[in-house]
Amino acid sequence: MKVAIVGASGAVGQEFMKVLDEQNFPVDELVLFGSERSAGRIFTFRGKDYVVQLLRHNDDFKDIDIAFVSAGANTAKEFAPTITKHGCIMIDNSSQFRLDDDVPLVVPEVNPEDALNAPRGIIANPNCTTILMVVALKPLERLSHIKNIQVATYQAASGAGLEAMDELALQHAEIAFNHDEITVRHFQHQLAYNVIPHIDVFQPNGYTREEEKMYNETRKIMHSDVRVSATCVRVPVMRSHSEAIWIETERPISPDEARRAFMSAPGLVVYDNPYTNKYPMPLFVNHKDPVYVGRIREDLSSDNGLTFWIVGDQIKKGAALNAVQIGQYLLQHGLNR
Ligand SMILES: NC(=O)C1=CN([C@@H]2O[C@H](COP(=O)(O)OP(=O)(O)OC[C@H]3O[C@@H](n4cnc5c(N)ncnc54)[C@H](OP(=O)(O)O)[C@@H]3O)[C@@H](O)[C@H]2O)C=CC1
Ligand SMILES: N[C@@H](CC(=O)OP(=O)(O)O)C(=O)O
Repeated sequence: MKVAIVGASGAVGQEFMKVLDEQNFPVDELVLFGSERSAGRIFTFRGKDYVVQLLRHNDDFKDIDIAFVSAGANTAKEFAPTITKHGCIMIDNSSQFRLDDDVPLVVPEVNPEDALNAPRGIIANPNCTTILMVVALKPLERLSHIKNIQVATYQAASGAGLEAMDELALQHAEIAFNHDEITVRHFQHQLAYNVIPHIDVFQPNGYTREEEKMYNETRKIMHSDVRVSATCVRVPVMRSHSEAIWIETERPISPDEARRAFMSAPGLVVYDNPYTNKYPMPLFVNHKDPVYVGRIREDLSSDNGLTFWIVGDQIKKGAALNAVQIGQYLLQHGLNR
């Protein structure tokens, strides 16, 4: 299998190399792409060095079977025709195509079969925060239809990419050394020792685009009319997103019933014992594959309400791992070039 990673130098691109290896994905040949900023850089995969190629409009994708693309929405839009024109399947991590009717939006634990209907050769990987949430919602939806979701997110700096991670580290150093000015480039405000209730751009309805993604993408992935009200918050955590989730279902689901459903669901680990201070936290979840769930209890504010807390590594399950799992599903079902 000939595989490409577009955006190889980035946070998600680097994770792709780790995950492809961990998952024993059948990579016979690997081609890395980037902009002029990283073209020429060398990365090692399975003990072999690969030089990043400049992404251009040419026939470089002619013999490539799958391209894992994590280079932002504008690059995805511009290069999708070049990547797919000879039959290469493009699994894209950006928001560019997610809501297009002829592009499936796939989380393998939830709607894997949608991946088999990709008329444009493009499969979209959902928003990271949404991926983590729907993995936990799916087993509950099987028990009773989820009507409403309220969610507050606690999103790590790495959700904004590698340079944003550097910025958080730099801010801590600047504060430690009593700098007069704190560097703020990627976030709207200083993130160190702060939380910022603002991710992506504000919309006329007062929600941000990140919050609207959680509304629209959850409905598309789950084939559901569920209503979602999200508040997405950036927190000074380096990696892994956390979410406090409240759901209202058609019939009541008890915490014990929910716990049993979570325990038998793919991609989920129940980590929940308030008597021993056991609940998921980013530092514990970093670099792990599953979504972790804890603090499972009744929602006292609604009749059929349940509330719980999830944490997942958003660079891994929220991006690279989810995309590689889509690739694995395609391989199992006869990759259609
Ligand atoms: N970080 C995360 O947690 C998540 C990110 N995503 C999505 O994944 C994508 C990448 O994010 P992330 O890795 O965090 O970002 P980074 O900023 O860390 O990396 C961006 C990558 O995109 C590449 N790139 C940018 N412009 C071009 C271009 N014109 N041609 C080729 N490559 C280009 C960069 O290459 P170069 O260095 O050469 O410019 C770099 O490798 C985004 O769409 C993001 O929304 C999705 C889910 C989670
Ligand atoms: N959700 C990411 C941003 C991102 O990459 O989102 P999307 O892939 O939906 O554009 C964050 O924490 O900042």
